[in-house]
Amino acid sequence: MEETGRERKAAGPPPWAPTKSTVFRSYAAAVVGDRAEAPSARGNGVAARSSNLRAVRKRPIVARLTRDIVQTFEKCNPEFNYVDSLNPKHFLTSPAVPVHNDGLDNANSDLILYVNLELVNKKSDRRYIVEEMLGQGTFGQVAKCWDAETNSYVAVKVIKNQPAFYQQAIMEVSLLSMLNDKFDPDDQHHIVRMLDFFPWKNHLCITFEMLGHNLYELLKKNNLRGLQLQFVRTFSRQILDALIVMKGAGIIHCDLKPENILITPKVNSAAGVKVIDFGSACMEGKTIYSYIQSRYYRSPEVLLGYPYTTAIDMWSFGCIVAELYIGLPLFPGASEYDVLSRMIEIVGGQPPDDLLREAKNTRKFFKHVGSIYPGNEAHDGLCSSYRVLTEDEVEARDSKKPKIGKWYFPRGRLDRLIFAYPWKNLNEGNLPETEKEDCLALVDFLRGLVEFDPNKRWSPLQASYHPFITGEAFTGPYEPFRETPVIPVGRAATVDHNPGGGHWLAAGLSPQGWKH
Ligand SMILES: Nc1ncnc2c1ncn2[C@@H]1O[C@H](COP(=O)(O)OP(=O)(O)OP(=O)(O)O)[C@@H](O)[C@H]1O
Repeated sequence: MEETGRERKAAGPPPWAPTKSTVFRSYAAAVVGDRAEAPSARGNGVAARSSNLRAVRKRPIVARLTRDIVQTFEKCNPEFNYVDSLNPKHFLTSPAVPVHNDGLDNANSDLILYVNLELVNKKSDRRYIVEEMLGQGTFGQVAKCWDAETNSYVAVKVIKNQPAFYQQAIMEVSLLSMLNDKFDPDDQHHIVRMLDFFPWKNHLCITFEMLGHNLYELLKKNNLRGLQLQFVRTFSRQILDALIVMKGAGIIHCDLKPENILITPKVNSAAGVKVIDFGSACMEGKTIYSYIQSRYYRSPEVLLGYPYTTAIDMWSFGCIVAELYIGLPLFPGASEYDVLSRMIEIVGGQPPDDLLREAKNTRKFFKHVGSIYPGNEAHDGLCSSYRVLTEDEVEARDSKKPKIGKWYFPRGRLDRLIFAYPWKNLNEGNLPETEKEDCLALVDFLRGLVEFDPNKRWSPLQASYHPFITGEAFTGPYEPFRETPVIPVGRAATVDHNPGGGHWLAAGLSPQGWKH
C-alpha cells in the first residue's frame, strides 16, 4: 500500500521548537473560535482566515511565531521540512485506521474524517470544512461542516465507499430532490432540505440543512419520561404533514423512528420537527427489500413478509407518537417474535387471516389451527384459523429460546398504558377531566395507527383530521372519511434519476457509480 501522510514521520524540526501540532492547533483554534463567536460578522471562511493573519502582519515578532513560523523553523534548521499533511489530526471517525482507498478509508469503508478536513464539490468549488461528528449510521457518517460559501453550518452525509451503499444513496438523492423540488418547493412540509451532492474521494457526499437534536435524544434529555401532550400533538401534526406529502409522491420512508425526526431551529419561538434519512426509502409499487424498518417500529406486514405500502410508515408513526408520550418504545422487542408478541398483547387482536394466509413468514410466528380456532378472538371480534406460537413452540422448532426483552412498563392494553401513565397511580379515575379527554383522544388516535390490517390503518390524511391533531373536542371514536384511492403523483412518474434539474454526469456521478 502506498505510504500515507499519517504514517510518515516529520523530518527534523529543531528540538526546541514547538511541535507542528501546537502550531496547527493554535491556527485551527483561531479559525474555529472566530466561527463560533461571530459567524455573521465574518466574510467567508478563507477570508476570515486571511484577515486573522493580516491582523498579525503588523506585529513582526508575532508574525514570525505564527504566520511565518514555518519559515522561521526552516531558517533555524535547514533540514526542517514542513508538510501540511503531517499535522496531527483530530479524528472523528472510529476506527481511524487507514485500510482502503489509498489509506483514506477505514476497514468499514468509511472516509476517515477529521477536524478541518475539506470536502469539496469540484464542479462548483464549494468547500465544506468538517467540524464535528453528528452521527455514524448504516450508510455512512454525518458530519457538521462549515459551508464557506454561505457562512453557515450544514450536515454532510458521507456515504460508505461501497457500491450497494452508493446505489441506495443515489436513491436517497433522487427521492429527496423529487420531494423537495416538486412536492415541497416552499419548504413547508417538514421534510429535510437537501442542499448539494457530490463525489469526494470515491464517496458520495450529500449536504443537508443543519437541524438540531433528534427526538430520541430529546426524550433521553428528559430522562425518558415523555413529552407534554401539547408537544406530542405539535410534533405529530408536523410528521403527519410530511407523511401526507410522501404518500402523495408515492414514497415509503421505510425507516421512520425518533432518531430520524429532528428538531428544527426555532422560528418565532415555535417548536418544530423535520423528517430526515431517506436512505431506505423506496417508491410504492417498486418495493425491493423485505428486511426494512427498525425492529421496534417494524410493521406487522413487514414482519410477516407481506407486500407493503406507505401504510408501514403509519404503523411506525403510531409507535413514535406513543413513545413521545410515554418516553419509551411501545414495542421494544428483543427479537421479531418478541415484537409481534408485544403487539398482540398491547394492541389486542392479531393480523387478519387473509394477510396471514398470504404472508411469506406466517409460519415463523403462527400455527395454522384449522378453519376456525374457537375462542381465538383475533381480529375485530372474529375468530381466526391462526394462533400465535408460544415461546415453547418456537424453542422446540428452532432448538433455541426466542429472545425476549424486559418490560419497562406495566403489561397491559394500550388504553390502560396511556391512561395510567406515568404509572405511579394505576387508577385512571384520578385524571383531571381535561387530561382525560386528551388521553381518550390520544388512545383513539393510536388505535387507528397501530391497526394490524394495513387496509384499515388510517392514511396520513385521514389521521390529520382526528381531534387529537385538530385540537377539537373528542366526543367519541373517530370515523375517518372514506379516501378515494388516487395514484400518487410520484408513482405515475418514474423516479427522477436526474434530481434537482441537474445532471448526474455534470455532478461527476452516474447511477452506476463514478468509476464507470
Ligand atoms: N440535517 C441534519 N442535521 C443535524 N443532524 C443530522 C442531520 N442529518 C442527520 N443528522 C444526524 O445524524 C444521524 C444519522 O443520520 P442518518 O439517519 O441520515 O444516517 P444513516 O446512516 O441513515 O443512519 P441510520 O443507519 O441510523 O439510519 C441522525 O440521527 C442525526 O442525529
